[in-house]
Amino acid sequence: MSTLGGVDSPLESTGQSPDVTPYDALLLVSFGGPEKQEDVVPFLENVTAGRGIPRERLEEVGEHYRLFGGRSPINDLNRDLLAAIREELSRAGLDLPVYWGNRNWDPYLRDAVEHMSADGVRRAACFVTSAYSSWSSCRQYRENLYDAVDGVEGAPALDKLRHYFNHPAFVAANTDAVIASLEALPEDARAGAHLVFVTHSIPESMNAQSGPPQTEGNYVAQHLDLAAEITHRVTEATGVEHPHALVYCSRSGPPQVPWLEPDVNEHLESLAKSGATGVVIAPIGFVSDHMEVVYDLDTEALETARELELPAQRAATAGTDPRFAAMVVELLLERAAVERGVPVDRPSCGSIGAMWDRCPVDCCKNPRSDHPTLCEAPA
Ligand SMILES: CC1=C(CCC(=O)O)c2cc3nc(cc4[nH]c(cc5[nH]c(cc1n2)c(C)c5CCC(=O)O)c(CCC(=O)O)c4C)C(CCC(=O)O)=C3C
Ligand SMILES: [Fe+2]
Repeated sequence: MSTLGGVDSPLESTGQSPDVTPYDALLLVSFGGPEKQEDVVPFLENVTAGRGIPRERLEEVGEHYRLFGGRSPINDLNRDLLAAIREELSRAGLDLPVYWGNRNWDPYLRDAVEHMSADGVRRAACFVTSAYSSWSSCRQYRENLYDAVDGVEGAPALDKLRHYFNHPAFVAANTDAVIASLEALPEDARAGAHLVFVTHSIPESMNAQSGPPQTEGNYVAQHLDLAAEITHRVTEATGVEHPHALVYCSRSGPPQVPWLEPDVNEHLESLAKSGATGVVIAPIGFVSDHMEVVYDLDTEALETARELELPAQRAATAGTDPRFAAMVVELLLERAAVERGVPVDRPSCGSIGAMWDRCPVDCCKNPRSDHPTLCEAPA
């Protein structure tokens, strides 16, 4: 058995036979981002069409992109992820085409589906670069998949792979990133350091409606479960109990609409007052270092910490860990086995358990939108 960073590759440790039937392709589904200054405004228009985002907020976010030359890191990171997934597939002896499509920028999902259809792809598994439940992070992607195939002759059937916030590979990658950041803190800041887990804020109502209609607040519950699991593992590895909290970044929307709080910067201020010696900022809500991470955390939150004279390290996101790409292939093989009716291990960590393969009817429904979706369980 080979090892990656000292941990068994999840692909090899499952002992699954590498059979991808009934799938003949994998589709990487992501958000998309601008690549040059001229892209910024049309990109923001794509993201916010009909969303009631105040003009000032859009101008502010546009400035974040401008600071980085109009180029979000997200597309390049997805290109890296595609290469890593292709490498994992070939390591597993699998010859499966991998396509890529975004919600908001080129390459668009619609183009990906048209290519797949032209190439004769019949059924594809979809890996979304978002690990949690909520309208923004799950259902909206399923709406995008519906639109992408709508009216495309011979479009493939699409299955969205399950949520992976609690998948052992995602948990291990995030845990090791937190441990590495603790080690990178000055020694006298380390023992009293707090773990600050960060995710994208969403409206409180969107959180309340995340998950099936009869449950409440899956988005927050999933993050809390992962944060607790990582914290527990960090204690096991270091022998030190670090206090932890889940906080938020990138709040948008009109000020009168409540979004999840506290904001990461406010939280850092209260930690500094309460005598924390240092912080690790762990962006568990994000799969890779896209704009929210490089601007809202690396630029803004680290600046706040500097002003507060609070030693801080930002933990790496899971996406570049080799175990992440291996997880994608493992989820594909797992789902393929499920679809063939073959018993298969569905590994998970923490207290929630492995998530469903098809979202329950009306899962993460947004009152703003009655858009049809794909990848829902039959009523
Ligand atoms: C939960 C969540 C994720 C994580 C899950 C996932 O990854 O999907 C996420 C990811 C991302 N969000 C991104 C960018 C933006 N999100 C915006 C706006 C919004 N995000 C929301 C939520 C989320 N967003 C919400 C509720 C809004 C309000 C408008 C609406 O109700 O839809 C806006 C408009 C300006 C603003 O309002 O801030 C921008 C530019 C990028 C690309 C970054 C890059 O370019 O590197 C990525 C990966
Ligand atoms: Fe967003």
